[in-house]
Amino acid sequence: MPRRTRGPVPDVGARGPDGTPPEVPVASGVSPGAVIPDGRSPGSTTPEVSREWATIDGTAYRRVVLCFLFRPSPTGREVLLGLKRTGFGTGRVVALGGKVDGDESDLDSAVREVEEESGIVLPPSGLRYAGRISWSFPARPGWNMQSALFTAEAGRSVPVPCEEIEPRWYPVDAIPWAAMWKDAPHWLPQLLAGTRIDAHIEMAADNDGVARATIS
Ligand SMILES: Nc1[nH]c(=O)nc2c1ncn2[C@H]1C[C@H](O)[C@@H](COP(=O)(O)OP(=O)(O)OP(=O)(O)O)O1
Repeated sequence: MPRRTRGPVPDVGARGPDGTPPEVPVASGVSPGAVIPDGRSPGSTTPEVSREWATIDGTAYRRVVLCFLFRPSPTGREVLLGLKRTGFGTGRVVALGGKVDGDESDLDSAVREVEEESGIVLPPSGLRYAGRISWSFPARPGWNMQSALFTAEAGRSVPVPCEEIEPRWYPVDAIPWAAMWKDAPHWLPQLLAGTRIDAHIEMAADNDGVARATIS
């Protein structure tokens, strides 16, 4: 996401390979006993920052959102994805989305991210909750993320590229799997079929492949 202004700004270090994100400090607001990624000490923070993190099985995950926009086409349906140009996942085709800011809700975050990354303004009532997914990076726990998933109909809205992402419509039966994260084929087909999902992906030691995928 292009904007990150509210609450204490994490101490961001150098970006990793392929533009992967800086190591993000974990706030002290995570649940008691949570594993602090990379063994850092929590430091001081505010309740807003603590709400940017979720705790799953004692481990901290950065809260993010993804929103999949759809439109009809003469040959079926299309979904809006985009080439990530900056930040986490640079060079990959991804859905619109990003980090939850401060104390905003998942829904508000999704509406904001869609507008920031495509210029498309959705009414909150137009978004449908589509489930939840978490990604753990055992070799880099500071990258653990948990995402609420949303879908929405875009109607005739025309996406506008921004610095971070170049949005593009894809037929739902012609998803560019090879350009996406390697875990996408494990869970995205279910979402595209309209079935709510609850997924956990454990990334491999190279932070690229999939060690384990649990989808329900
Ligand atoms: N393994 C994975 N597979 C996938 O499909 N999406 C993933 C993923 N791991 C993370 N993501 C998504 C979730 C989230 O929407 C996004 C990362 O958030 P952002 O786009 O906000 O990151 P950035 O580093 O660009 O953010 P800023 O630096 O704050 O602008 O990557």
